[in-house]
Amino acid sequence: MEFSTMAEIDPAFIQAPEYRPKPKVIETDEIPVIDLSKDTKEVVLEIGEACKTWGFFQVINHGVPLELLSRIKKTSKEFFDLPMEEKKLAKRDEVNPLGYHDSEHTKNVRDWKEVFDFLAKDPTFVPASHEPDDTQLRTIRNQWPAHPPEFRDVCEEYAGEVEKLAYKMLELISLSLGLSGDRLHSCFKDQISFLRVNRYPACPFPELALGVGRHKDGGALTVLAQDEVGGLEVRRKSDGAWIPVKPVPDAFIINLGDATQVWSNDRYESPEHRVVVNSEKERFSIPFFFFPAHYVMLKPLEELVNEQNPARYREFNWGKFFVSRNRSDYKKQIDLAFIQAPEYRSKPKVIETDEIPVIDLSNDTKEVVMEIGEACKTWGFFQVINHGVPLELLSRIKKTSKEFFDLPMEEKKLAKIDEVIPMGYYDSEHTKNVRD
Ligand SMILES: O=C(O)CCC(=O)C(=O)O
Ligand SMILES: [Fe+2]
Repeated sequence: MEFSTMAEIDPAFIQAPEYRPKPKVIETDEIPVIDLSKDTKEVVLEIGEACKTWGFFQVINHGVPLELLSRIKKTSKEFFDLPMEEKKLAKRDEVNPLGYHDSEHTKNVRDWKEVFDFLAKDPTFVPASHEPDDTQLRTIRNQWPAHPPEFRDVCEEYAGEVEKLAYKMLELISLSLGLSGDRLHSCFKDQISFLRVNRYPACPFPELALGVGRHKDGGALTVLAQDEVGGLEVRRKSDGAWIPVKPVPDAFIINLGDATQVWSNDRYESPEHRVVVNSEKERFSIPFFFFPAHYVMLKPLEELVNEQNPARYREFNWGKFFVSRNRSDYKKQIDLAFIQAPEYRSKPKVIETDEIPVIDLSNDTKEVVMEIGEACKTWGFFQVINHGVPLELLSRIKKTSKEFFDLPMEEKKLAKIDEVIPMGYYDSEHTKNVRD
């Protein structure tokens, strides 16, 4: 369904009450705005302070041509304004993860947005799977829409300019940690960075849905352009309040990601953020996710750990981490999602009992009714025998089901549930948000 024709909210968009945005807006300009044309020493100090306190700041005099910024905003709007059939020609799927997409989920709740994703480097190499022992790589490539005709050129030019700014920020952040400016450069030689053009349509239910649910970005840092509408909010560490990142004309927003948190051994954190939507105006934003090469092993930098401040993370492979995150994005879950919170895990010890009643339906109806009444009051659960369902049919369905589940996955997937037909095979059902 298109956002614009949605008269009632699809429950998939509804955030749990504690995550819904509050109508009251906290007016603040606390998030620092840093002028990159100032003396480097001063800029580095300001960046260090902003990284420690917020992990979020804005930069002005950043060197990205402003006319390019307006060209990408214009062509993006033209793309999203195309009819859905046209946009779907560049739709992402299980084979190609790049392109147009309108049903992204964050933590299992659908985001009120449509996006167009493209790689900074075409082609890009990523691990073929999240499996730790699988060393195979997969080549991913951009897919471009035919319309608007200049869309591809503008996007590619933009990627090149913003990449320069991303390197500049990496350098300044490294300096702010007392490292050499180029300390992390080699990690990006085969970067798997990508860009996303976001359109958040005006939403009739801004108190129920979010443009993007609360999350952290995964890579080194994100360089984000936003328009004048506003909606991005960052969670303040001191009290958990959601603080809006006010639009500053022509500025870029910089936020740190998980990789920087690990490198800095938690000196800097990857801040939680989200996007609220607006009942009157649509909003555009364009993040550049600056991601290391797939083979980079992430761990706290040696210069930043010592006996008093030991490493807080074990070394792990960035590429596998990236694929697991993306998998969760596409399939809505990662493996961790199978893990029940401790209070809901079944206890290994089994309580042996035969208290749940077994009721014989061939008995006298009066007696059966009494037994059922009792069982319903006490348990709401009971078993029935002599129920009239042919027993040989029961064994036939058990047998054929086992045969079905034993088939190769490719075969079962032919009958897989999809957005059109909700009946069929399915292997990632969730109960109370936890994968079964
Ligand atoms: O649109 C925005 O302002 C931010 C989007 C975002 O946080 C993301 O795509 O990761
Ligand atoms: Fe983000």
